[in-house]
Amino acid sequence: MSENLLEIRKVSKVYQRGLLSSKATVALKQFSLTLKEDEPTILTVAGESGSGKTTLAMLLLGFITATTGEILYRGKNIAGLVGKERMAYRREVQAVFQDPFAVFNPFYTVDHLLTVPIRQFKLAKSRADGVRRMEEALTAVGLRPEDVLGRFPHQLSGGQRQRINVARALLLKPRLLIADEPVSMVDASLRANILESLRNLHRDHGVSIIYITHDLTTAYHVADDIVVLYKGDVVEKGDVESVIRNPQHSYTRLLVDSIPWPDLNKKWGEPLKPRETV
Ligand SMILES: Nc1ncnc2c1ncn2[C@@H]1O[C@H](COP(=O)(O)OP(=O)(O)OP(=O)(O)O)[C@@H](O)[C@H]1O
Repeated sequence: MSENLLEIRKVSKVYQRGLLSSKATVALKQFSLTLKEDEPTILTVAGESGSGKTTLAMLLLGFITATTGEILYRGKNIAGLVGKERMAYRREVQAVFQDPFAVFNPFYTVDHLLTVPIRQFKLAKSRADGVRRMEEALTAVGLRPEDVLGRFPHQLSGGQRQRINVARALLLKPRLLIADEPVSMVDASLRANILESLRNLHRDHGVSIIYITHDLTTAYHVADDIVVLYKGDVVEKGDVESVIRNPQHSYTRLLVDSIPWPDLNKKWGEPLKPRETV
């Protein structure tokens, strides 16, 4: 029987509004999800602003704790991980966020951004091995190492910066990547490129991806399955093709109707192509 890589069991998150207030926001309600170890997948979590998407990402990364329920990684509750297991979790579960600038320190070059995790997680046997890994990761996301190494963040385009983030995640050979609106701040012309890097990561390295977005067009082109969140509740889930082409819930229908590219077969102005070639 295949093992679970990730199991989210009835997780809820309630935010209290200050010590003296009795008001609370239920950001996520009884959310459950299972990802199998040997069946890497790309799952979209979709929903409009405030539906609980980022809360889910924060919970998975251990930045906040669940009010009720539990998150198991390889069968262990992430809240109780210590020592080597905690280190492994931090390496194997990586994130790419919306703002490709936010994670860059403007005073350090790309090389520095990539060497820090190599050192921190003792990934390389030697300096040369470190450089080789760096170059490999950059090439895997479609960047030429000589174009970006030695440069400072402001000397790169938004698309390059975001691909460097994906390369950084790739360096660590993660099992799970949490991508929270990774393309919402880059030009439409670069979106396909970055999404392709994510799909390649999945296809070539067996990485499971939780792709968080409000944009069903990119979700459709990138994901296998989809979960639709509305005010913290899952209103619909299933394979992306059927959910988007034949939405059952009125809220999903509303989201589908707001897709700016009504023809799902056409992406970013290109002629019709099968989904696999995103
Ligand atoms: N730290 C916090 N304290 C109080 N309420 C919060 C906090 N973080 C989020 N919320 C509330 O929880 C709900 C879910 O927020 P969340 O950020 O998860 O939504 P989202 O779907 O990611 O939205 P967006 O797409 O705008 O980022 C919202 O009503 C939000 O106002």
